[in-house]
Amino acid sequence: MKKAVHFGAGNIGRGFIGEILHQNDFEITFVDVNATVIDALNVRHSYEIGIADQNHEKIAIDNVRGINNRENPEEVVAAIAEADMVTTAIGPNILPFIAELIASGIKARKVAGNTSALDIAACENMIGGTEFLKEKIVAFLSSEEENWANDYIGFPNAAVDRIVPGQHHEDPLYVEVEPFHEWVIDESQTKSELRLEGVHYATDLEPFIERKLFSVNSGHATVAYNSAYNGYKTILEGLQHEEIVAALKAIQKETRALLLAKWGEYFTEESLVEYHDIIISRFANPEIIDEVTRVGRTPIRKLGYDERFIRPIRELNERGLDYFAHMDIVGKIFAYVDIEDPQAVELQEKLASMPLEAVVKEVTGLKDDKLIAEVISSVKKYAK
Ligand SMILES: NC(=O)c1ccc[n+]([C@@H]2O[C@H](COP(=O)([O-])OP(=O)(O)OC[C@H]3O[C@@H](n4cnc5c(N)ncnc54)[C@H](O)[C@@H]3O)[C@@H](O)[C@H]2O)c1
Ligand SMILES: O=P(O)(O)OC[C@@H](O)[C@@H](O)[C@H](O)[C@H](O)CO
Repeated sequence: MKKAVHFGAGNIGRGFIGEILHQNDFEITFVDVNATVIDALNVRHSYEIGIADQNHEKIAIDNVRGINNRENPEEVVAAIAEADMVTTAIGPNILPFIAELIASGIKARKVAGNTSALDIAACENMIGGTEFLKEKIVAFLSSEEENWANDYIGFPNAAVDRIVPGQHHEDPLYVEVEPFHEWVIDESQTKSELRLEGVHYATDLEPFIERKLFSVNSGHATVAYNSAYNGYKTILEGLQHEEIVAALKAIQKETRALLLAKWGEYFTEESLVEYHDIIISRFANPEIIDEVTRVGRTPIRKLGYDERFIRPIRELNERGLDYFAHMDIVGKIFAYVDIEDPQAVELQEKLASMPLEAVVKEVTGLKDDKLIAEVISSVKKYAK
């Protein structure tokens, strides 16, 4: 049986990556700091996924175990030393904190003379996620170890798409997921010859990850921040309001214009309209209760230079295309309040203690004076 090490036994980790790895005959070692989840994995060595549609199908996942990386880092190193695949779904902000452990795993492979090719794929909502992780890992390798890694370790970027809401069940391992799923891996960056059924291997990931991030995630965030602004608690509740659906469709229209301008050889207007209509029906799935706080989490990250609003705004602006709908939401992100979300708290503290222009420049990374002025005016428009 092939062996996979997956960092992050959370919603998407158990609810999607786990399903695909299991379907491909992997024994899965989940690495996480959540002791309840790790202990339950080690007692039962199995868990269930529930599909959130009218049929409520249950999928059993077995051959799983867990390692608590805070308590047993050496076990993680040993697992990576003999793994056939390493994946993460842990959150972009957490990647730097697991880099040293993965570097130690690579060193252990070298010491053991394990020259079988290994791919490490970060499955986060982030353009260039694995490249970012690689950069952090390489900082812990000597130049000789880095050369060795360049020969035997692949770092393919990846995109994953399945809505897995935050959830609490009596069984800490049970996870409910939407039926739709898509996992794309950049084949050009792989070293291993393993090809997983259920994964789409693209020779060029960029158009696909941009289509996903700027459609699913920009759209999702649009519904979340608009809903939060109006005091609604869930995505489904927000979508009952015409003006929020209109804001979502306006974002999708701008996104289509950008995707067609950049990636016209990959997508047609018709295929994008179909993709966007499916996304609206996914968000409106009555079987899924997705809290606005989950979709709106980490607003500073979401306002980043290469993230779901600022990057499309920059790229639409460069092409002389409309970005009004994107700019409008940016103002609402700055107005977002969630006292349970450290980044939302930090953003409000910055706004209260620093000049607005400085906050906008720091958070968005924008240098273009015209765009900075437009962000400032959107922030002022929605300041409460
Ligand atoms: N949930 C979704 O719908 C979805 C879909 C596609 C992509 N993603 C992406 O997947 C990633 C994870 O999202 P999620 O919704 O599964 O989040 P989650 O919070 O459910 O899972 C993250 C897991 O990482 C663990 N973790 C945090 N810090 C850690 C550390 N230092 N070491 C080990 N484990 C640690 C947490 O305990 C948690 O179990 C994010 O990048 C997200 O954008 C999520
Ligand atoms: O995970 P985030 O915080 O980047 O974005 C929140 C949601 O939009 C996201 O998790 C989606 O549910 C997911 O990307 C669907 O594939």
